[in-house]
Amino acid sequence: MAASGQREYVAIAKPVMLENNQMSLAFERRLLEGSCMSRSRVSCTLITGFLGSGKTTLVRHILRNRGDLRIAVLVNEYSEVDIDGVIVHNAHSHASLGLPSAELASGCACCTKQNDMKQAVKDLMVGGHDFDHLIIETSGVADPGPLALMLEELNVQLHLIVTVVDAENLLNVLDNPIARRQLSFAEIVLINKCDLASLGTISDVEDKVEAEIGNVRVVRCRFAQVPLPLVVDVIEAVSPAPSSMSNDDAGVMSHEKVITQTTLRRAADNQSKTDADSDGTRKVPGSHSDKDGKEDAKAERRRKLANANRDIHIHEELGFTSLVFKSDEPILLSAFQDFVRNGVLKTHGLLRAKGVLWFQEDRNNRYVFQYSGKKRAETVCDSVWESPPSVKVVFIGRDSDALKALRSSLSQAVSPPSRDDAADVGVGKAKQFAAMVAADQRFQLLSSGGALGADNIEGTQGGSELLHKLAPSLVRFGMVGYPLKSITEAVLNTDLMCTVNASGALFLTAATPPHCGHFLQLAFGATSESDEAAQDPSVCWKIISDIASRVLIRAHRDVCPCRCDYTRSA
Ligand SMILES: Nc1nc2c(ncn2[C@@H]2O[C@H](COP(=O)(O)OP(=O)(O)OP(=O)(O)O)[C@@H](O)[C@H]2O)c(=O)[nH]1
Repeated sequence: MAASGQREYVAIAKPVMLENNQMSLAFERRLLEGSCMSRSRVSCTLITGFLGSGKTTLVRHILRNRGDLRIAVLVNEYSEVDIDGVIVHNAHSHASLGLPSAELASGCACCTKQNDMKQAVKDLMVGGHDFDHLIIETSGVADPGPLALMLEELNVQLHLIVTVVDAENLLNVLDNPIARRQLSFAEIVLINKCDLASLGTISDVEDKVEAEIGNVRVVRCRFAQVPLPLVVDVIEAVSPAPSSMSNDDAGVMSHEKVITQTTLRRAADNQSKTDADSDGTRKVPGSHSDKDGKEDAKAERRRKLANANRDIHIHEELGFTSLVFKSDEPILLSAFQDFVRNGVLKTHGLLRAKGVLWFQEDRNNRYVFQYSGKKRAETVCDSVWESPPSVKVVFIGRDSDALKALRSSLSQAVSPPSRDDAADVGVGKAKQFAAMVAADQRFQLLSSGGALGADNIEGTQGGSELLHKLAPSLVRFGMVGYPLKSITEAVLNTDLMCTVNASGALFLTAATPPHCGHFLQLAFGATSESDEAAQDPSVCWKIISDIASRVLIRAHRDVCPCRCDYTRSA
């Protein structure tokens, strides 16, 4: 505790040893002081939020930065196949750590899967638990109310309900009763995806949140990167002093906003007020001596909310439906690019899609496909296959016919009807495109099977383990970073991919994960007439090159010019 009597908290984000030590030291200290939650009671954070808002991203962030904390995870997936479970576990293999985790797919934990969720929590508690904290991620269409009641019934200490919202898309989804309900339960709101929204939109979202639920803690972030103590029942820090805390380091884009004097629309808001003391001291809920009173008030508020509008959650009435596409054969990347541009991005009523992909052009690596929010689609190479490769994609939306049409057009990507000379045409186009990339100094050509015959790019920054034999119709490339200005390749390539894909004219996939530079790839080999036109190498290059200019302007905008630049301009 600081000399002033104010408590200090560590922003835990970068996975460095120092932070891990701080976490475990602080946790040990709490255990010694006896101020920790009783070991007989499981402490839990419930993460809710609408489809695609960033819940799994938050879980991954917590697992990546948990230090020595032992965190158990329960993931509930609405659709039949649990993509999140696959992604989360791969991110931080629980099994190898001996930590409990479970996936509950094919239904919502607030209704059809409630008994399964109850059983899963009970199983975790059998014989005393050997983890420090439990994270439950609800499905994107779950009502958190019944879950909160169920946890209370099981004597789980529900530390916090975190609602994650998509800054870019919240105002569009709030007409959905489930999205509203998820927001109403929030005890902290993470306004995520702030990198995709303008400051004006973020501010509108904050106003909307305030108007909807009044007094609540709101934190802006991107990729759900918030200091762990905000969302997990840990730890008063031993050091450092607040001045040394860097929100940037933690990925928080601005300081949390504590709304102190707003119209309190619900009787239960007394609890929330205690979260923000009048002296402005930040507190981590549930970690201090005033905990019991706060916990009671929280529980009371949750009960009231859960019992109001109990019948709101009937998925069929709300019109949600999900479909799964599965294949044990790899799909053609060039056909998948076409499928995203002409299928996914143009399907009205598709709310969410996600899956794991196996491409014919790159058989060794597993790709993760995501579609969410305001028509944002991305496919990123995640890891090498550690299990038998396959394709699994989940579509969630309101129009089952549209979803069926999508599924059938994806099935054609496994063996698309193609011209006899499609392979040669693809290789020829790849060569032309690769030559244009190679001639531009802003870019680096990593590999092109067709153009260079260099199908092994070991030694590149992409990391050899992710880059194996390439199909000759595939071109891998990326923008050159500016290390002296701290502009990394990953930042440039991510922005380039995001902007190109949002334009709908092309669909780029990332051949390496963000920490390996997020290098991009484009496959050639047209399968339809529309695709044929879109795959003209000169057209593709013009789109990418124009957007690259905008990406560079954006990246350099916030960089202070160095002295050489001043000299030159003087
Ligand atoms: N640009 C950007 N993308 C983000 C951010 N946070 C998450 N995403 C992306 O948004 C997509 C959906 O994120 P998830 O974490 O899977 O969302 P979710 O809420 O778990 O989705 P469901 O469980 O299916 O409802 C993924 O492609 C993420 O990489 C962010 O802050 N900025």
